[in-house]
Parts: sequence; structure tokens; C-alpha cells
Amino acid sequence: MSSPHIDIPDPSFLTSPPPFPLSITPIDWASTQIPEYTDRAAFTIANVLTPAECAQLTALAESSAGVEQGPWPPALVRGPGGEVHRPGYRNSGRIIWRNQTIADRIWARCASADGLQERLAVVPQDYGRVRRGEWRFRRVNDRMSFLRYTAGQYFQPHTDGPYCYETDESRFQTFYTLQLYLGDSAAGGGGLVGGETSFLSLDRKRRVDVEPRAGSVLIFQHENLLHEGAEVKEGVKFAMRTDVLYEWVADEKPKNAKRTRKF
Ligand SMILES: O=C(O)CCC(=O)C(=O)O
Ligand SMILES: [Fe+2]
Repeated sequence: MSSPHIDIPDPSFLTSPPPFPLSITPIDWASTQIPEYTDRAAFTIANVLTPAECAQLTALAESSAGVEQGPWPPALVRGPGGEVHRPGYRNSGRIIWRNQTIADRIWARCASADGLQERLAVVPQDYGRVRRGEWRFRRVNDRMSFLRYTAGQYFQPHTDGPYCYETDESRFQTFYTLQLYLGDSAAGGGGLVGGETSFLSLDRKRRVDVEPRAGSVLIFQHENLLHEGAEVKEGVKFAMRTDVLYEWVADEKPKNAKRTRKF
């Protein structure tokens, strides 16, 4: 499903370099309550967008859905027969805005962070499985999911699943979630209390909270990272989620080894 075309009022929106040099802060699992996640990729990048750019982006998403004056449609979850509303599990508003240009510009900002492109260039080898190629970074998904949580709303613990598709020539799959926070928690000067993105131990008793900061990005692997959108206690939480997309590139077939005669 494609989104209706909307004009970006300022054609240069998000085309400039980020306001500050960006750097990656990996979650140092070993020093948290969940040290057993040490080999799992999760990191934040601060100041990818300015607070003013966050507000502009949210307004654009709202205009893509025509909800500037009204409530956001509820976020749905995948059920056996299609998407269903399960507010006991996932309770927030959501606008899906498909726009590759804007997704690419957000990615270009992120990609200026030292070492990020190298880190995400290829999905690490899955030892123990026979591989005859590799998953190579292609882009971030054009499907941007804007999330709006008001007081009392949440997204219960889950792991993010991959999005996969095939063309005649290639296979594509997402391996990482990219979440951009569009508003600040109270600790960052905003009105939001609660609403952290929290990673959870499998018994759900231990947690590592990532606090929303306007313009900061959280990237984490889909696989084996239980997390939740913690309940918002006060204020409103805005975020945008998309995914990092890879293409399967098969190894070149070994050329028929030349027969050499042994004398
Ligand atoms: O709102 C959050 O912080 C988490 C959202 C999330 O987990 C998701 O969209 O898959
Ligand atoms: Fe998630």
C-alpha cells in the first residue's frame, strides 16, 4: 500500500548535515542488569535531528494521514487473518507513511555517525549454518511507522520480526529496527514521563531503559532482543520506527578450476 503523495513544503528538509558531529553509543550490556545480552547489537545516536525538525517531521506524517485536527488511528498488530486491534497488547496511535526520500534523508543523517555504515554493512555471519553469500545493507525501509502514545498507553513486551520480500532477481530482509524519538522525556526538558523503550530479560524481571530524547535514534537487532514501549505516565510520546533492509548477495560461483597436467 502506498501513501498519498504530499508535498514537502521545504524541499531541502533534512538534506543538510546534522547540526553536530554524531557518534554511536553502544549499550554496554555487561554493566547493565542484563549482562547476558552482551553479544546483541543495540546502540543510540544522539542529535540526529533537531527538536524543530522532529516537530516538522511529525506534522508531515500527520498531513500524510490527514489527521492534523483529529485522533491518530490505533496501531494494529499482525494476526492470523490480517491486522487486528489488540489494545491489551499494543495501545497507541500509529500513522504509516511510506516515503523513501524522507527515510533516506534520515538514514543519511544517521550514516554520518562515525563507524555506523561499517557496523551495519553486512549482517554478521551466522556460524553453524552453511552460507553461500551474505546479506548486504541496501537502505532503510520506506515504511515509516509514526507512533503516538498518550498517558496510559504502551506496547507490551515483544521481539521485532523481520520484513521480507522477493523480486525476480533478489531477496530482501530487515535485520535491525531503527527508532527515532520525536519528543523529549522530562529528563531531557520535555513533558513526557515514562514511555521508555525498555529491553527486558527473558524472565522480564530485569530491564534496561532507553529514554526518549528528541532527535535521538536507537538501532537494535531484531533477533533475540525482548523489549517494550513502557507505559506513558504523563505527556505524549512521539517516535518513528523503520527497519534496516538487506539484500542477499550470493557468492560468485567458483569458476571451473582449470585442469592442469602434472608431469
Ligand atoms: O515505542 C517504543 O518505544 C517501542 C516501539 C516498538 O517496539 C516497535 O514499534 O516495535
Ligand atoms: Fe518493537
